[in-house]
Amino acid sequence: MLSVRRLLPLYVPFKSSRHYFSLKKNSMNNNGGFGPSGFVAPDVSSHGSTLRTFCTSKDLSAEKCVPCNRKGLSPMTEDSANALKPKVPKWELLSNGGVMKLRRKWKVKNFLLGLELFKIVADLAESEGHHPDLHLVGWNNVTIEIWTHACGGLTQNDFILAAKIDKLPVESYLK
Ligand SMILES: C[C@H](O)[C@H](O)[C@H]1CNC2=NC(N)=NC(=O)C2=N1
Repeated sequence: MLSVRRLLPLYVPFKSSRHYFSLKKNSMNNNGGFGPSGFVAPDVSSHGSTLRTFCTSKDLSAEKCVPCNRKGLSPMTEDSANALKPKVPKWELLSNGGVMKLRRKWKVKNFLLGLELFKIVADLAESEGHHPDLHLVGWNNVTIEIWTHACGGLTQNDFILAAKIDKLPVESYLK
């Protein structure tokens, strides 16, 4: 008589079964999300059965931006953007001509330190392959806006870049 144990599949650790749904590492889905550390989960929101991904890691700055040259990439919904917004509390969500963006402002001590701030943000952006819009107005007012140009709206890349910018050592540049 075959024992029950022989019939049972080998124990599959919860983690690996959970990652059974995971997207190929670092791939972005078409709705501006991706699952480098999350997984594809049924969307229980009002959007019906479309699948969406979400970033399960607490600290977005530990994530990595992914190339956003995927065909058919569309911006995330306002609901998704509002759900991610608490992860980047120093940034504001705005819609400019229907294009959702993240925006944060700093007042720097002088013009050259404004350019210094731009330089370290630029180095970060280059390393992530995802770039912000940089503004330096009235010599000491820095504004950074982040959005995904490839789809005309927000993707998780934008939230990751914002979280990483918040970790940069710029205190000494500020008024
Ligand atoms: C392939 C690579 O993802 C693209 O060239 C990147 C470069 N940096 C970018 N930055 C931003 N903000 N949006 C983009 O669509 C974008 N595209």
